[in-house]
Amino acid sequence: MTHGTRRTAPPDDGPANGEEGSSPDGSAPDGEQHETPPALATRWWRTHDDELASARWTGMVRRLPTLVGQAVRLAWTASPLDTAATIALNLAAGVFTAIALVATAGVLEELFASGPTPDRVRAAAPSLILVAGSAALRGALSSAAGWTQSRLEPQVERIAELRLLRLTGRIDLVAFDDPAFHDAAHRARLRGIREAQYVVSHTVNVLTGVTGLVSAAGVLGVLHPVLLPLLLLAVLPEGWAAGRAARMRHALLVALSDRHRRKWMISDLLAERETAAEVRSFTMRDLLLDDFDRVARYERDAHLRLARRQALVRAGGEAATGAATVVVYVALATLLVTGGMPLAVAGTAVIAIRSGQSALASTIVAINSCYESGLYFNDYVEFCASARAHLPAPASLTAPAEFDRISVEDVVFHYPGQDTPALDGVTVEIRRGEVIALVGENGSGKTTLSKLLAGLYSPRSGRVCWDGTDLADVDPDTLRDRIAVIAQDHTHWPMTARRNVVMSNDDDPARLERAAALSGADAVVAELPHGWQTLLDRRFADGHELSGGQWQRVAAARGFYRDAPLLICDEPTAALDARAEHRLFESIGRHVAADSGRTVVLITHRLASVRLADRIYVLDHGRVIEQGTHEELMRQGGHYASLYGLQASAYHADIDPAGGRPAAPSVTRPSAHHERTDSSA
Ligand SMILES: Nc1ncnc2c1ncn2[C@@H]1O[C@H](COP(=O)(O)OP(=O)(O)OP(=O)(O)O)[C@@H](O)[C@H]1O
Repeated sequence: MTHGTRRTAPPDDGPANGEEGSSPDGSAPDGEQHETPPALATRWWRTHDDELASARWTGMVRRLPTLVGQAVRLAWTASPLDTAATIALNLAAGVFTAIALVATAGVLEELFASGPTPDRVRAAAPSLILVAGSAALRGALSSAAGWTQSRLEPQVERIAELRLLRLTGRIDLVAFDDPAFHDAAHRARLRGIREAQYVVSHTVNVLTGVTGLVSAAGVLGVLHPVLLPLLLLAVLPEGWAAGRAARMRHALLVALSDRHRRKWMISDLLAERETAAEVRSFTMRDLLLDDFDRVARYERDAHLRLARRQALVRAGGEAATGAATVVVYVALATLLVTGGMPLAVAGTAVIAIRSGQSALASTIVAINSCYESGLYFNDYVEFCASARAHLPAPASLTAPAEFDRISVEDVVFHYPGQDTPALDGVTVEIRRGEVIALVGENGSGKTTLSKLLAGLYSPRSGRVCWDGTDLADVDPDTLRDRIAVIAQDHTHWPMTARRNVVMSNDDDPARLERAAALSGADAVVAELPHGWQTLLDRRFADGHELSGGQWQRVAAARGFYRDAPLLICDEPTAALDARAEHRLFESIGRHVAADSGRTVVLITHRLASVRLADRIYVLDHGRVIEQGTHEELMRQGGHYASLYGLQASAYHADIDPAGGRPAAPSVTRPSAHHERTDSSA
């Protein structure tokens, strides 16, 4: 399938039964029947598919030491004790495997010696006890190693998640505006973290397999030098079959990944709450089910074909192993007949070769899995490194507790990857206790400026100062403690109503009551089944959903609750009804600014509401083009006056939309007369 392009096959291009195409390896069928929505083209979750599909064993083995190093370091951070125990126990189990094999040689040697049977058994008894003891110990050590390994996994997962979240929670906000960084974060968080524990487990499995293999090889080398090449001969076919089957399965998973994702998407569409209403309104169920089943049948057939091909490969491997075994036995028999090897040694060799074969097969599977997990785990490692580079520079100063004057001085700000500045030489002054309004058309830079004022972005040039203290030198967390924000794109936190306002453990009932009264959230909470304790998320039992306007009141309460000298309100009333809007602006203007002496920066398109502001800054294309009080700006008859006139004219038919002068209403429908005039023109 070509990603990111829309393809629709001709009607008779697909298989006769209407199922997806049926290329033998599950690769893209020629008869693709579906359009590929752009969303499907984002394959962050299988970024390394091509790399994996083309990987060779030599490349995998070369990469192994780095992977093992990373895995062991991570495991060590998670739990040095469990890491050391897992490694030591696996190594010890390998040693006892070797001891058991050597002791087996002793047993066989005594049993095949001349003399009466009871004497031979008696002579073999010490070695027999050693074999039994070693086998028991090896079993106990392997079980203990399995236990410490499974203890390690959740600890590794926790450490990996915490490490990533600690970093992502601190990095500069601007990093999230960089699509590449955002993509990398997504991959690291959704796949990389999960693979961290698997990398550790697969590494341990590689270690276990290699230990078993080395034990078998070591014993054989000690018994007779010719046995090593015989071991190689015996294990290679089985190793090849195991490796080939693993790669075939992997190639199929890679080839099916987009279909698998489509299945997920369809199943989400059918099962998620957000889409449930429209699935029903537009009677989409059968269409989606058909789509789902078509992909599911294609997957099923591909898996059935894989099972057949894997069985063939395994059968081929078994046959080759059988042939190799015959060669091994013939070689052993020749050595026995020619007196080159005692019978006991040959018997032990057979056991050691079998043990080496199974160790190699599991090593190969473990290396394959380790390599795949390692690629995704590497995304995590690289993301953590790049996240560290996005951490704010250590600041020497704590933000001042109060300010008399905030000055934005000739600030320029670019979003990552953007040539055009979002703010271009902006200068603004805010004095304590003032209400400052930022107005302007969509995209003029108001929200960006408010985020600089909130300490969320840093300017490329220019300064934002609190009484002469450049915010660039201030610890951002201490600064953000002094600022409350009622955000345009506020979050619907899946928490209780109380938590949605308080946002911390600093729960002050009186302050909560006041914030709720100012914002109108009191009326919302009064209707909730459990009041402030109501969980605001329908996805949970007993959860409750709010309307857009109700959420906005809660978000406003969140801003009022915070005991901060600066309150930034970005479109705080966009979803409110007329009465709630009026009340909120009153709250902002009178109660907050006048009563408590807080300073307010207000962004709104409701220009009637900024008349109360002490100063209005008008932005256009990232520049301040006008400033002054409402009256001054109206007298200037510029951009502000034009916007104000336009809005006012919607309510008053006698105001000119162009300049605030009396004129005809601005909201008009083309009359039949106009249409005729236009068409005749
Ligand atoms: N995350 C971002 N990445 C890149 N560009 C952005 C980003 N956010 C905003 N911009 C761009 O920066 C400019 C200013 O956007 P901003 O959101 O500050 O405008 P605004 O005046 O608040 O608009 P609105 O009234 O629609 O809320 C716009 O051109 C916008 O496209």
